[in-house]
Amino acid sequence: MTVEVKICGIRSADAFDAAVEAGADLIGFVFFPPSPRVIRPAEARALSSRHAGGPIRTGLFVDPTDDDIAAVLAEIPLDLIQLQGNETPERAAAIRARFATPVMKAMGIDTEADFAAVPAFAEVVDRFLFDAHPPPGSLLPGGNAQPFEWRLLAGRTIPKPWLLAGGLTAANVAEAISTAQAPGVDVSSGVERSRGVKDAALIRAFIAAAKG
Ligand SMILES: O=C(O)c1ccccc1N[C@@H]1O[C@H](COP(=O)(O)O)[C@@H](O)[C@H]1O
Repeated sequence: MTVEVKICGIRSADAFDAAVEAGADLIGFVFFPPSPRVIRPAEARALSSRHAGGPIRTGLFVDPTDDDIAAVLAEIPLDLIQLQGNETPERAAAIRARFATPVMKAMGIDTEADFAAVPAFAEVVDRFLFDAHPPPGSLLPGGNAQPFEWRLLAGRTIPKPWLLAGGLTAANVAEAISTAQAPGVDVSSGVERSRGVKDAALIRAFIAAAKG
């Protein structure tokens, strides 16, 4: 089975081109101002238009208002809205309906108990992303190069497609996929040469390792 790969936090043409040419299935644009990977919607549109078709264009939001999402969608069409805040199932459903766009809910995982909300979200979202909880004091709810216990996912029935994230690199992604039995992976820090700066060679290496 081919593993899906999402490269998140794209902000440059060389990173976008490398991800597309290496076979990324999803591309993430971060619309969360505190992130070092934040991008203006017009810049995301310019990058996105470099290749017709190709990866699913994902917009990452954290507890967005409707106006936040509308402002982005006015500039760039998105194929998927990633919600990485404290959104409830009701809020996720409202966003999905209002913007007629599929939604991926990101959930922080530390223990078995963190999966308790999966059934309620599964009623209303299209995909899940499982990431580590942020370390204490972090300004970001994700994108912290923080792994979690991959075995918590092994053998678990998740009723929607899902991605594994958190501290993945070309060096550990094959083991992560095998341990978690993950159908897909998502990476940001692990393909950066410095915080917020993507590296085309690391992107190529990550995709090759994940899909190899
Ligand atoms: O990447 C960010 O800056 C970010 C900000 C706010 C919420 C989520 C964010 N990133 C997501 O977290 C995963 C894992 O990141 P990492 O590989 O551990 O650095 C990333 O793929 C994004 O989906």
